[in-house]
Amino acid sequence: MPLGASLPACRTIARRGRAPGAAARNHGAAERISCVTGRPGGRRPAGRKTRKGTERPLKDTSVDLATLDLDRHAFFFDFDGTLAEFTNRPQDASISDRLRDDLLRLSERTGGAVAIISGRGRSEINERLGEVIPVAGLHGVEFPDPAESDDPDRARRVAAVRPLLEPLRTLTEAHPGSVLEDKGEGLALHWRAVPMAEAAMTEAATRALADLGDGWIIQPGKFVAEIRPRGADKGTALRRFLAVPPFAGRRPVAFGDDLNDLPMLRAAREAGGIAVAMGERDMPADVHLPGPAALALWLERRLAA
Ligand SMILES: O=P(O)(O)OC[C@H]1O[C@H](O[C@H]2O[C@H](CO)[C@@H](O)[C@H](O)[C@H]2O)[C@H](O)[C@@H](O)[C@@H]1O
Repeated sequence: MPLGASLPACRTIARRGRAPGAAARNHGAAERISCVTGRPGGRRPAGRKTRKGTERPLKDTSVDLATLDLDRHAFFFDFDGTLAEFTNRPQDASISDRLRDDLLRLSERTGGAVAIISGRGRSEINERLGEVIPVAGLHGVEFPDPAESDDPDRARRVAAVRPLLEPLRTLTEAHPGSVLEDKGEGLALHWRAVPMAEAAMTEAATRALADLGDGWIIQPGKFVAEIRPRGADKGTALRRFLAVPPFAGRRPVAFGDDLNDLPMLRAAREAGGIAVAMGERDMPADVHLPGPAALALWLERRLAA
């Protein structure tokens, strides 16, 4: 079956949003915790309700990633921090040719049941992966749907963000090492390389949000303050994929590392699937992996088995 056979061809488009000061600061600290498989930390709830209302404990010891049946599962990957190691500048993030080839092989082996669900714009992922795997972008706001290209709201949202860019660019110039990411229907202020700029960046994002008014939210993330359209999230995107072939009828396995991934991990579990958290013990999940290198190794071995 061709890749994403029943989904429209992967196309392009672009960008997106932020993080509150204290939350982002704590999140950055948590990011440095290295962990292997095991139980999430005690601060999170111990279980999630499934659609049927039953409780399933977080950390499912019966889950063995090494033997997942490729005929019965669908795979959903976040990009930064999951497939790609973090870099100080968002434009520098990439994955190896080997991992890209393995994702393609996974897609072939699952009849196309592999998708990327990213906070980045779809075009950013398509440029890096070669438009061979369906991509939902902008934290779920962008979906590979033909109707999307006629969406008048997109042009309106892109236009609303334009006036914010110049003053925010001036701000980042005043904090060398910080980055303004123009995401089309949103923007992101990054301070990974210059942690002392966090307060200035988050304050600026809060002001920008106030200028935009309703319909926008601040998306918490790692060393980033993002502003993006309100509405869809990564959980919405996972459910949309699961509703259509070749994903429909399969058990979802979702991999993510950040706060924007929580709705996706939750949606996977609610659909009877598996949540895999990268890096952090306090992300609620069935399984934890230390980071992108471990994920790449798992995939390599699973395909070789
Ligand atoms: O959902 P994702 O695919 O993980 O995208 C989330 C955000 O990732 C990017 O920012 C993060 O990665 C950067 C590059 O490694 C890093 O510098 C930054 O600190 C991270 O927050 C991306 O730039 C954002 O647009 C995505 O929303």
